[in-house]
Amino acid sequence: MRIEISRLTKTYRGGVHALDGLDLDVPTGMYGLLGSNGAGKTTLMRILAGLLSPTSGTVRVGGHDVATADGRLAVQRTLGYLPQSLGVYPDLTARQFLDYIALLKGLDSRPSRRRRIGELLETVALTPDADRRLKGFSGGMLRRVGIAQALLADPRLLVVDEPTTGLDPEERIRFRILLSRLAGDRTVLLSTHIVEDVAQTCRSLAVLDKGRLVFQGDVGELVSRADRRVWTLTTSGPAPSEGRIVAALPEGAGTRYRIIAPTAPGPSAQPAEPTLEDSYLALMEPGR
Ligand SMILES: Nc1ncnc2c1ncn2[C@@H]1O[C@H](COP(=O)(O)OP(=O)(O)OP(=O)(O)O)[C@@H](O)[C@H]1O
Repeated sequence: MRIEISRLTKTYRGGVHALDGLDLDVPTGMYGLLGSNGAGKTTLMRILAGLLSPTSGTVRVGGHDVATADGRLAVQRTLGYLPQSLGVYPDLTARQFLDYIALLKGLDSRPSRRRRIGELLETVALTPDADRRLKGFSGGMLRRVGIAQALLADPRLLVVDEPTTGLDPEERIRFRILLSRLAGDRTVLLSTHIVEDVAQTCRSLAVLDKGRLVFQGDVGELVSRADRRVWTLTTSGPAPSEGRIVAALPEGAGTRYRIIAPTAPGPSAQPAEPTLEDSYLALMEPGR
């Protein structure tokens, strides 16, 4: 399911340009949308989900234009959305909550609802907890309930907004693996400010900054842009003043710095292999 976005802008009342002339093409598979807080990710997700109207520009999902009522309806039928914070009813069990959402989504037949919810609880590894009340669930378990509700209508496009924020490392890894599995035959658009989530799950990504696209392409291409721009330097003297320090590790009597800089930040600086995080930070540097 392809997403084609052209010259998309969204200006909120008050004049905030949350999206500013965005052109983006998202292919089938797992796709990362990376950007710092306020970059415009949630605004884009909400426009895709048909919950917010753009100020101008076009958005097509699987060929359907979300600006038209028919297009929006067609997109909503093929899209599952997990918002940043999903409201749940804490006194319902996971199974009851999913049944309630399924009813809202128009899945009228009780036997097929029961079957689908059983399958989804299995998919998100919550079968043993299905009849426990949601108020006892951890953040990671609630996120998995969120994915199950987004999958109820078997969408071709799954849009997930910052799903791993606040999860412990085990839950985060489990959640990433779940998303990668789900991307097998559908498009999963993962919006996040956590670079490692994208590094571990996506081959392609887009980077947003203040409503503008600053990169779109392969993860490897972004990483290679930081070649010869990442350095390590060990010193027992003052911190290096050139470049941007991204890590500082005590080493012997001194400190080992990791620095992003266009040229070696000192005579003893050694070039280092860039990670996606280095490359993302290099991209965000002023005057990149
Ligand atoms: N309803 C609104 N009214 C006015 N301004 C808004 C509204 N929603 C978002 N904004 C502003 O639009 C910009 C983009 O916000 P958005 O939530 O889309 O970014 P984001 O990348 O998802 O960030 P975060 O990770 O913090 O949610 C921000 O400057 C934000 O303050």
